[in-house]
Amino acid sequence: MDRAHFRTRIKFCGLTRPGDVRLACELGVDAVGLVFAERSRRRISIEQAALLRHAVPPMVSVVALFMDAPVARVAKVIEAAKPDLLQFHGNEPDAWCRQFGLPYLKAVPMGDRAEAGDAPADEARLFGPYPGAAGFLLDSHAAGEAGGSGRSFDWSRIPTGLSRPMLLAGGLSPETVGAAIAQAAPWGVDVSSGIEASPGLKDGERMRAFVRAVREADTRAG
Ligand SMILES: O=C(O)c1ccccc1N[C@@H]1O[C@H](COP(=O)(O)O)[C@@H](O)[C@H]1O
Repeated sequence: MDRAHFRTRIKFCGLTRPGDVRLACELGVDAVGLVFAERSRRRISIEQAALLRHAVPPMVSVVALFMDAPVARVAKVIEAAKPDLLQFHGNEPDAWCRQFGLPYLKAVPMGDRAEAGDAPADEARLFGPYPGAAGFLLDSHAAGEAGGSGRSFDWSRIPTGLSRPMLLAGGLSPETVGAAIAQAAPWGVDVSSGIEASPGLKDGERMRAFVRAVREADTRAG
């Protein structure tokens, strides 16, 4: 891909306060993620989701994140939060993910290093089971574990020349995202812990610094 005119997309995930959502949008992020996974410390209620949705202006996507949730729960969130995209972190098969009629991102666990070894992973093995996915999120956790850990993984294991959009996640921060973009050239980056004061509570200065670091990395890449 020609990186000269390329802009790395930014998703801030795990927001729980309308003020954080407003600031993220003012800073120019492309998407905000709302977490509905049972085991998450950033999990929000349906009522909070509706409130946060109202804080999002046009042209910014809302992503609803689930992990092996019941169908009825996903349907209820869709009704209340009107997400633009769904993000699935569990063992949901492609047909299950597609049933909601919205584009979806599939999170791919990259933390099973003992099993995978040091070689770059194979795109067909990672993405093949999800022909309907609009894109993928490579995260640092092992299969079956929740994300949002603040841990990174070995970016040299990311296959090159990917045929579908890839968001890089896991342990990114204002300090590390520039190197991540230079090495992995992702379609987008996704961050939660690295811009937080504590789980679910974002830090305005770190949000600003993260966006700045991405813009600087894009300028260098061009
Ligand atoms: O954020 C969570 O609590 C979460 C729970 C369950 C599955 C995924 C979760 N978060 C996702 O993980 C990435 C990376 O997080 P971090 O930057 O390492 O903290 C986050 O952006 C979410 O997409």
